[in-house]
Amino acid sequence: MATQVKVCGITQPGDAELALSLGADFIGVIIYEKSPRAVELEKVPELLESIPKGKRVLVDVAPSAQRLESCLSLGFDAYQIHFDLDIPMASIATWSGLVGPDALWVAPRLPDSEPDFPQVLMEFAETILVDAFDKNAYGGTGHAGANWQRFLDCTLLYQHKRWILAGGLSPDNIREALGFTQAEMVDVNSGVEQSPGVKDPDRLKELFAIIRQHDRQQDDTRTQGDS
Ligand SMILES: O=C(O)c1ccccc1NCC(=O)[C@H](O)[C@H](O)COP(=O)(O)O
Repeated sequence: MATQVKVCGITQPGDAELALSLGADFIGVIIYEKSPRAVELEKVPELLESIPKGKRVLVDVAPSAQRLESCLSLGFDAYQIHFDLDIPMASIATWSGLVGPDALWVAPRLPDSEPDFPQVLMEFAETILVDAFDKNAYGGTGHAGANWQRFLDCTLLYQHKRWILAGGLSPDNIREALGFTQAEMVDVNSGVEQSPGVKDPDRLKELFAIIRQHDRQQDDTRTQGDS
């Protein structure tokens, strides 16, 4: 089974095309204005021309209902929303109502000290992104590792959801991350960049090569188990 890969923080068509040619399943476009990878709303339609339908993920931080509603006509397939846990549940319910639970990808900012994953979120979204924690940033932190155990626990506890492992994944740690978590889907951003918003072709290629090698090893192990 092929590990699904989302490449996030894409700001230019060439990077989207390279990621897609390597096998990216999803491309993330960040519209959060404070992100160094933010794409202005007026420039989104042109960028989306380089990303096929079915693979377009909008990334934002706790948008108002009006803002999210105004994004619905842009042509995204999924909406990855980062937020703090003290946000009113009504906001999450509103996002879910606007885009639907199948298209809502929730990315709660969870301090490492928070022992349990907030079960209440399950009601609103089918896809959940477990990211690294940083008190000064919502995503694209480049921090790796601390959340792997949480991710593994969540996937075992809530097997009916789609879980995405994120946070500082790169060619340097993706093999270990996949081995530890058995993630079926990963999200990469700063670990394959030259600078914020500009991807590094060599690191992207290396990342995909390692992921596909992991996939082949998994398939071989399964086949041996069947025989
Ligand atoms: O990248 C940003 O600047 C960003 C800002 C605000 C919300 C989300 C953001 N990025 C989301 C992602 O790139 C990924 O989903 C995830 O955070 C992993 O990023 P990284 O640790 O850089 O691999």
